[in-house]
Amino acid sequence: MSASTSTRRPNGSVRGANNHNQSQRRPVAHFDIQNGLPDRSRVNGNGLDPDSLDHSSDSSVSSSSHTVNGTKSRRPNMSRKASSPMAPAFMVSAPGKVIVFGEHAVVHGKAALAAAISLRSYLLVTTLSKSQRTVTLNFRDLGLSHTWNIDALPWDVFQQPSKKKFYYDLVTELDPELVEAIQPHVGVVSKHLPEEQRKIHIRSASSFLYLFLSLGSPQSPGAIYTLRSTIPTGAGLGSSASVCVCLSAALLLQIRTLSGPHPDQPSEEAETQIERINRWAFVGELCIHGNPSGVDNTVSAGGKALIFRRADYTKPPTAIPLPNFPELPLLLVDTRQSRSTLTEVAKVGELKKAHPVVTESILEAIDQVTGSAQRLLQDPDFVGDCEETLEHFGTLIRINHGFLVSLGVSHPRLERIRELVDYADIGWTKLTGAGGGGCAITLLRPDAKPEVVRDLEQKLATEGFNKYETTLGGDGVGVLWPAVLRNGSDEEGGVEIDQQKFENAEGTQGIEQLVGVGYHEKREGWKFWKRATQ
Ligand SMILES: Nc1ncnc2c1ncn2[C@@H]1O[C@H](COP(=O)(O)OP(=O)(O)O)[C@@H](O)[C@H]1O
Ligand SMILES: C[C@@](O)(CCOP(=O)(O)O)CC(=O)O
Repeated sequence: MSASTSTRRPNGSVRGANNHNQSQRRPVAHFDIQNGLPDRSRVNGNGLDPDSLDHSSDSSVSSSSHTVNGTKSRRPNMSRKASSPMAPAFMVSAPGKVIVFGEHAVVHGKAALAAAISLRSYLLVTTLSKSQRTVTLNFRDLGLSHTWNIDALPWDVFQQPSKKKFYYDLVTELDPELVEAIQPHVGVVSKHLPEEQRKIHIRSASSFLYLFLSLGSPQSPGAIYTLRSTIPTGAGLGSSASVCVCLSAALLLQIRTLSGPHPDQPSEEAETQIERINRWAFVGELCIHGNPSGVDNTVSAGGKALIFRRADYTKPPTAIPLPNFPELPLLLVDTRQSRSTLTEVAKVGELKKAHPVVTESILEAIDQVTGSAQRLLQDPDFVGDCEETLEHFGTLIRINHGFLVSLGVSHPRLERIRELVDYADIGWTKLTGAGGGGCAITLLRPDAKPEVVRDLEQKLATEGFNKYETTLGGDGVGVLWPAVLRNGSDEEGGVEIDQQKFENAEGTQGIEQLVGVGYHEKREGWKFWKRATQ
């Protein structure tokens, strides 16, 4: 984890960014999630502002009838309630992504084109009773479960006026003093595990604690955060970003600083919420990856497809939605070769140090590839599913992969996939994500014969590769509040999601059947913030 503090103020260069002016900056945000959450709180980014609670119009706040100047009126009962009601369990979900063009180059200020996929992470948040002062991180897929005593966490460091962040702040670097303060609390995680596995747990725990302490307050309620994901970990499909988007959204919801999502929410307002979630997800990514570009969390938060660029790391990135992004016939194949994004990104950094001019020209060429794809997609005469478009995209995919090989981030297993596809002559292949293992995407030729594709898939399976079924361009972060599903049946009031069942759901199918956002089954309840131009 890196570097120095910065609490930069939003300067608005992200499309749809939250342009707070000074007067908006202080406290106040209304939380008005539909379907259950009271629109009653005023917050200061540290959590609930206690002065506002009992003055609200929420029906759960008691009121009394009394006489003023001879007229009977109702006014809020000013006596403070002994305790606020426990929030119901709720869920958030965020997608993984594929980078179609521009990985690695994007870390060095170039553009990337990325799209959300239908594989997703799901986070169930269960609030504990007031007397239970613990917070549990239950990352079931990783075998990580750890409970901290909330009152023993280093709030004093995180709450110092010079350190305290607000929910709308733009944080682009981790604060070394804050990182230091959480070390004793992450250092106790999964001590029994081998070093490699423990590293993963420690990074996950750091990411959670940094966000929890930045967004929460010593008065934060006890809670259990249980995460399940259908995105393979470390395969280049943005699993870490989707986890960070879930954590950020859940914590911001808990401190009541988000409005919506609801179907008739104005798109600019939805953009503001997406941007807010995205900013804190990036902070989570900083804890896991050290030097992320932010493309993964930006796609995961807003969904669909976009062109992303972060030319200046001290400023927000630009993200241009691509509403015309076509449904490409893609084959997504996992090498099952594990790798770390952090290591692969560092490799390119080293190459750039050793061969600055050559490396920069490769990165620049990748930028040209992404630019060519962008121009094609933004052409008013663009037709998504024609042969010419696929040929154009395919050629760019092949070129982009070649550049990634030159940067040294491919792997023999990735090259084997490319070789098998090239022999079958049915499409164009590139690695996606950080490389060094992980996944490859193949854009299939329109005339690829189904039996040849089947034959290839068979070969890939025989050689130990994994194929994923996914669709591109899905929704971004979504909320299910409360964590109750109707499943299109007549069940009275729906079925509450059971913590145990969620933990024990088997594989992608099990998770999707239980809580999925509805790609493969009829499902009500999930709601999504939608970007402006989609
Ligand atoms: N199912 C999961 N549950 C909890 N954390 C996860 C899960 N999947 C991924 N992560 C987090 O993401 C990290 C993997 O990130 P990374 O190596 O960049 O892979 P990817 O390319 O999929 O993002 C893990 O170390 C962990 O912190
Ligand atoms: C290599 C990179 O461009 C994409 C990494 O994607 P993933 O972590 O492999 O899903 C890094 C980044 O953009 O932060």
